[in-house]
Amino acid sequence: MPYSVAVSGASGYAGGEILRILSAHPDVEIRTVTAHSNAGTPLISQQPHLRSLAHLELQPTTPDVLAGHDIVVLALPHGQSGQYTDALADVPLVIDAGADHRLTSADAWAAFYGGDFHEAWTYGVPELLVDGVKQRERLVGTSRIAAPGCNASTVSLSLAPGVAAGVIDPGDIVSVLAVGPSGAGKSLKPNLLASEILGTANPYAVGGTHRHIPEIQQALVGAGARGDVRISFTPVIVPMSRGILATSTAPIAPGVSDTEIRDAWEAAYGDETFVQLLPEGTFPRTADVLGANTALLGLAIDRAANRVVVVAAVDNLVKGTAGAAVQSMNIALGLPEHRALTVNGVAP
Ligand SMILES: NC(=O)C1=CN([C@@H]2O[C@H](COP(=O)(O)OP(=O)(O)OC[C@H]3O[C@@H](n4cnc5c(N)ncnc54)[C@H](OP(=O)(O)O)[C@@H]3O)[C@@H](O)[C@H]2O)C=CC1
Ligand SMILES: CC(=O)N[C@@H](CCC(=O)OP(=O)(O)O)C(=O)O
Repeated sequence: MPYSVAVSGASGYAGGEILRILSAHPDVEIRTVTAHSNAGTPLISQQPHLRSLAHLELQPTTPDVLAGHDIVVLALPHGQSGQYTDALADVPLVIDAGADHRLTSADAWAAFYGGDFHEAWTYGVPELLVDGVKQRERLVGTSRIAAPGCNASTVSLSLAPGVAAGVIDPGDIVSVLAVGPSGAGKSLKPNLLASEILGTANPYAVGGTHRHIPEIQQALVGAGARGDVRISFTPVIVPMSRGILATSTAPIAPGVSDTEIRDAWEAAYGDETFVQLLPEGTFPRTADVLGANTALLGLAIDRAANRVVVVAAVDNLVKGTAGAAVQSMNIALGLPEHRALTVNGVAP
């Protein structure tokens, strides 16, 4: 018997991508899709690319509609998921694509989000190093998963190996990210109109204000950071609908050799399918991960600047959200981790 699934926020970008991936998953049946302003319309009118789901109609997002499924995925705006937690207590597996259950610190939540704080769930980044093991060990059998922020998981995966091995200094991280506007969701925002973003690159949330900063700090502390994690984080919207190209740098720890540095990343990801370190001297492009559940990393050691440089490419809607959610779901349920997920991108 397949697992029955309800996906809320199904008219949005994250919900749509979860449905695209789950529609190819042999162990689940997509039974219910819900939305807000678009409730009552056919799913396919909002997601015309999801041809195999043409029979589904968007229902209102209420606890009653979501209850009674084996799996519920919440892909709602920040601050909206928490209200369903109690009502979904009997649902065996709930996955939140939003930020409501990511942070362990109520102070960090108050500083970067505001509103009611909700407890942290198991973080949905299986390859992340945590206390010397991988996060996937914690995902086995879990009943509540918080899928990551796309920028946050890209930077955390980029730097966790170096932090865990003590070969970089986590007190002086600089990350600059080229990001596509689909990361901001589908609702109308004047600053994201095509006329505002085509032919230009727009920085936003500059100067320590981006909401993913505490999420990265939490991940790198978990990876074993010695001392404070300080990060200067600057995202820049560029005219590609999906994708993140994150360039993260940090000082090389004293006395560490080039071999020890590269070995840290090789050891962390050498056996991984969905997080891959490229050969020395090569760096990823966003097209290589488009539609794929892959994070591709390129590593350089800049001795003149005394910094390690990691360039990471991720599809924000796949490895950055929906793919991470499905990969984590597979682990939680004891299914093959790669099921319904691909490592191949869509290029050119
Ligand atoms: N886009 C991305 O790359 C990533 C997104 N996420 C997270 O996923 C979540 C969804 O984001 P995204 O898909 O981009 O956003 P969208 O704006 O594209 O979609 C939002 C969805 O939520 C529904 N919705 C809006 N308001 C409410 C409400 N008050 N109650 C119930 N449903 C509501 C909308 O329904 P309707 O259309 O009917 O109004 C729509 O289905 C967010 O928390 C986001 O931060 C996480 C990582 C990456
Ligand atoms: C272009 C753009 O705005 N991108 C979003 C990424 C959103 C994301 O990763 O999801 P959460 O909002 O759930 O954390 C941002 O930078 O906030």
